Amino acid sequence: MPILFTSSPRPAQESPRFTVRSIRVDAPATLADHIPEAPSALWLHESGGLIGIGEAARLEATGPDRFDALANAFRDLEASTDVEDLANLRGSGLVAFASFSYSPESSRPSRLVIPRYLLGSVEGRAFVTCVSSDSEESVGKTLTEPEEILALFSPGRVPTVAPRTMQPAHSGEAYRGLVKEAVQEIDDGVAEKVVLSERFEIDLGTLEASCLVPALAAQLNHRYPTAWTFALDDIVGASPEMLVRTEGPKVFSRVLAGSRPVSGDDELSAEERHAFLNDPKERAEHDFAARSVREPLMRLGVSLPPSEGPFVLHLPGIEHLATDIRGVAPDGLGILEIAGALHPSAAVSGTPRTAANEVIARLERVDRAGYASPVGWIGADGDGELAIALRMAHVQGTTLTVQAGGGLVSDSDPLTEHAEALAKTRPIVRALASLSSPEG
Ligand SMILES: C=C(O[C@@H]1C=C(C(=O)O)C=C[C@H]1O)C(=O)O
Repeated sequence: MPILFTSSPRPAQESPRFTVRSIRVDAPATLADHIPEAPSALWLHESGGLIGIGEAARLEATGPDRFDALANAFRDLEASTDVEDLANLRGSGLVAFASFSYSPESSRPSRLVIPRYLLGSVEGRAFVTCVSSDSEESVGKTLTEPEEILALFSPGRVPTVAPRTMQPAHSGEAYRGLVKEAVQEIDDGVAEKVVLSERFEIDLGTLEASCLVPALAAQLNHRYPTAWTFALDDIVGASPEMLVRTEGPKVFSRVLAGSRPVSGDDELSAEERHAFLNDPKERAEHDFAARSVREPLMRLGVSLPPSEGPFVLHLPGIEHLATDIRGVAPDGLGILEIAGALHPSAAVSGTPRTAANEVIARLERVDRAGYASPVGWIGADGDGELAIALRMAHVQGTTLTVQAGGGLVSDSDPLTEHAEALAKTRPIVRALASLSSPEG
């Protein structure tokens, strides 16, 4: 029986006691081949990750304190949980899938979802976890035998979709007009960088969009193995950007800002990469983003080596300027506290953050909901991964709404920015297209 917290970190009712048990199983060659028809959550990276089925508990919070509220609620839940972790692998024991909302004003709750069953695979080793509670009458007995649990992770049917078109929220001209307005705000000194985005609706006719999530996620993981593919409730996508990853005291963040779309399977040539790396506009855009991660980390007491310059990260269809930040966290600093301090980084909001968010709210007009927000998983032992939900779609009824954008600085060109936003819809568009033609 899911328990619900809204804003307040304390449950209204007496919370149930949970028992979590993790045990090793034979590792699947590719975890994405074991996504069942209706998973409750997915996190895929290269050949591994985590797949959740069902829901043992759900914690929700809205408002400016949503990160702290969920951190406290998860700690409370941990205190009423007995853990038998025989697997002792990253992601075993008590874990929750997480998705936050971009804005503190969003009506979409930020959430932690603890699945009833989980299959995890990490570096060629795998485990299953089951979560049972002492208030199980309404949901039935929890399976505890590893073979029985593993059998739940049988791949579902891959649906076929008739080819679909995308309807942008604005005409090309109107979107380029918004880019011009944002650049004008920058020239007027309101902000130095603003990350504007566009929404694109894909109407699936009579097909429920949620039915496509397992197949879309499998395709995304196949095409973008180095990205972090996620699905939870109303979002699905494959993010190339890691807001924060923790492992013991080690903290990692991959900051992306600065983009060069490439067509088909092309890559930038060595000269083009060099020019990209040394382009003053791209570097300015990138440096705002890298600083917006480094500085709060340092304020939190994370020790960081001196910063290194960015590198070019190649992904199918687009290349980015990327900075990997690695540090060591002080004792007791949790991943949600870090994420709360970093979100939204200047890679997805702008600089200064508050002014940029005001421009975004004024020009985009629609709640970003889960777009550009932390998504991933957290463990009770403090380990976790929270990517930024990019290259994604919201899943609602029979509609997939893809959202994508890019950072604007003083000399950004509306035509180029429009093309960049379109290029960033490609992961979802291609994954969907592959479901209408099996050869993809
Ligand atoms: C805003 C998006 O991407 C972000 C913006 C980038 C840019 O401005 O160059 C690059 C990567 C992401 O940090 C998006 O994918 O929608």
